[in-house]
Amino acid sequence: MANKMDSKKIEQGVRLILEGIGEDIERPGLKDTPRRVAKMFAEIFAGLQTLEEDLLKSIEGENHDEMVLLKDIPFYSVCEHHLLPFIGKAHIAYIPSGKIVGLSELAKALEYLAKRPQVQERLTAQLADMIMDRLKPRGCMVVIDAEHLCMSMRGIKKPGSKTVTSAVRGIFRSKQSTREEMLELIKKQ
Ligand SMILES: Nc1nc2c(ncn2[C@@H]2O[C@H](COP(=O)(O)OP(=O)(O)OP(=O)(O)O)[C@@H](O)[C@H]2O)c(=O)[nH]1
Ligand SMILES: [Zn+2]
Repeated sequence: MANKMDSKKIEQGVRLILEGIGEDIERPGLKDTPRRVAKMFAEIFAGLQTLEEDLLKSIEGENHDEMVLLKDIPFYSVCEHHLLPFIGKAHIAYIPSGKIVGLSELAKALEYLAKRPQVQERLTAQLADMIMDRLKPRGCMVVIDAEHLCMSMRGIKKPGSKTVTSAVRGIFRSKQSTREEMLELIKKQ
């Protein structure tokens, strides 16, 4: 069930953080910041407000049993350890068993899971599990490639480093050639 976002609480929190870092929350540039941040959080954490039942609705009457791959889907998520963005591309493949979905539905499912405090491994696995659960395909594979700003702009400071995660289900797990086909297709321009 989706939670209700409490923008007043977010505003109070932002005010406290600004005070905490020693800022003057009354100066003109910051006066509206708590309100703006609350509005932004509603957008970047919108996945918490979305109902999973509304996603990945299948298209009736289409019989396709070959691989479908939606690749190079850009996304933004937020690392739950530091609340800094991680940014990258996702590649989603599945082999239908009767049910196919509109392609935008795959990207919407990614958005739903990315727009919340996340960990890249969990995002990858949850997306694969959701596709398996909702579409009951013969298999699916999700590969995500992202840069974490908590690794780039602070801490270990390794800008440009990429984290690649994959989740492999069904026939993609049991059949190496299917997995390889997906990886080859991802590489192609
Ligand atoms: N596995 C995984 N780790 C992540 C992800 N995002 C951030 N991290 C890591 O989470 C860890 C959090 O480490 P902590 O030691 O609790 O916090 P910290 O002292 O701020 O960590 P540093 O980033 O190492 O300075 C760090 O190693 C981050 O690089 C992610 O999506 N997956
Ligand atoms: Zn982080």
